[in-house]
Amino acid sequence: MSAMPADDARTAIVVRGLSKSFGSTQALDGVRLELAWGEIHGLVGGNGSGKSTLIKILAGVLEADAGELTTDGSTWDLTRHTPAESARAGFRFVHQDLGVVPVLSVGDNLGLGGHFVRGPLGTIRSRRSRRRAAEVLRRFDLDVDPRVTAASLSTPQRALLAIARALQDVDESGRAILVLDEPTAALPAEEASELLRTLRRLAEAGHSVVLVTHRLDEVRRAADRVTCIRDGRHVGTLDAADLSEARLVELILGGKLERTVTAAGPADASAAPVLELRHVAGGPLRDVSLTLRPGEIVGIAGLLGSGRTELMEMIYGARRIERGDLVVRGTAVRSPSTSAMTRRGVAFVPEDRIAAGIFPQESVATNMTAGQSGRYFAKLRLRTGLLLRDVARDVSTYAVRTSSVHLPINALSGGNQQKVVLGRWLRTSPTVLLLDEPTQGIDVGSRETVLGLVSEASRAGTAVILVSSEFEELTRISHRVLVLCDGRIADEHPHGMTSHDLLESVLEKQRATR
Ligand SMILES: Nc1ncnc2c1ncn2[C@@H]1O[C@H](COP(=O)(O)OP(=O)(O)OP(=O)(O)O)[C@@H](O)[C@H]1O
Repeated sequence: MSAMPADDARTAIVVRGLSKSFGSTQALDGVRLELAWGEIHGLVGGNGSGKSTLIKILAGVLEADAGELTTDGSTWDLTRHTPAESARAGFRFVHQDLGVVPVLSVGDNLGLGGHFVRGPLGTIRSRRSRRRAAEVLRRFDLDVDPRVTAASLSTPQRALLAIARALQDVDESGRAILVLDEPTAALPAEEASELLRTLRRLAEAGHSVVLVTHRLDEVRRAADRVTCIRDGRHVGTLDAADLSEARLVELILGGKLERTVTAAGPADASAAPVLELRHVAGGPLRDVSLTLRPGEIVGIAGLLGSGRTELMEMIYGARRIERGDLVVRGTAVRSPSTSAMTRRGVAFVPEDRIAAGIFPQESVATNMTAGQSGRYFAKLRLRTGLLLRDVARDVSTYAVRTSSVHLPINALSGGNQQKVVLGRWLRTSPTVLLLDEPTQGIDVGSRETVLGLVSEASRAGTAVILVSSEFEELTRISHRVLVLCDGRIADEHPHGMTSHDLLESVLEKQRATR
């Protein structure tokens, strides 16, 4: 099952027979990948299907067990590929975290790609480096001064900076294979579209762009062709134009997906609130009031910079509240700290779960049960049997794909690591659960599992605040959605509105504050 580029001259690279195993896990099994110049090529697959492994091999940072790469006139042995060879073959990479250092200037961020202009003794020539940086920025239509710090850029601008850095040494008339690993994962629809337009311009300029993503609407909209891998095997390369969402889901999961999770029945409006914010301000938040009742899921929609994450951090005691009151179960909490809020039953699953929540060398079992040792200690002894039984159950409940619960968590794919951290918090049955982008990096099948678990937690009485860039999910499982704009709650929508209408509402509020 394969859609081919129109002619051989368009073929950028062909990868054949790519295999890689880690112990007993066959991460890639005879994978084929063919990319054309001038196209955006989507690379999709479930969590743990082998996408990152494939990319690491192409980047020369991981050796394959078997496989070769053919470019125009050259063949490369992927069992001995190096980063230098990868660059010579034309590959350039933009990783999910973009690798932009916020405290450095835009020019210095470009220089981090090894492109400072140096004098004879290796010293950096600042003025010439800056001139060179300005040229690169112009080439990539990034209208910013190289002296400003990267922190002052918007997220799409930062993404463009990362792209400019990756491509800066490619001649203006030259071509590269630009691989982007989930570049839009944390971007709301509007900002994601802006980035996709940039990718289209790069493809039109002749580059080959590989887009790894779990956002299926996006890949169908933005890509020309899509390659899907499942369980380390190539299951098809198709023209995106011919691909319905249902077909794509079927390729990824090997079966159909039912989107059955919805908001748990109406929350009890007469129940006493578990959490109240009264005119809370601080950082980007100017004045936020909200009331959360047991079992209620309140969605928060907003563009980047609206203060979504800061709001969650304030409620969790991780960020100072400058004015206003935070009230838990009717009692105002003075100067809330994270430990005080945890004691009151507030749990926070941050957006950057892997950096914030993982003990990388420790096992899946340890990571799943971290912070809950009380439950597994009796008479100073660890009840290993009970712990392993619980973990085995939870690995299945949270659809974590791992060959063993004793494996170090960093041997799991990114999405599966996320599920372990989410599972850890969900299993504590908190009073208030703060979720920041809980389905980011999680595949289409596991998303339903995660949403189902959140909905189930709310049925059991947990009150949830859900920040998500996925408006479809927000509208589907929230009892009501608040639009956060410019540090204020600008609108409130009851359950039942469409994701399209929610986006319109957010954009309208955004326009009104300009
Ligand atoms: N260093 C490692 N040691 C052991 N197993 C590994 C290692 N790296 C990856 N794996 C395994 O290889 C398989 C493929 O993982 P990979 O990270 O390539 O998946 P992915 O498609 O990128 O997933 P995700 O969408 O979750 O990022 C998984 O089963 C994973 O657990």
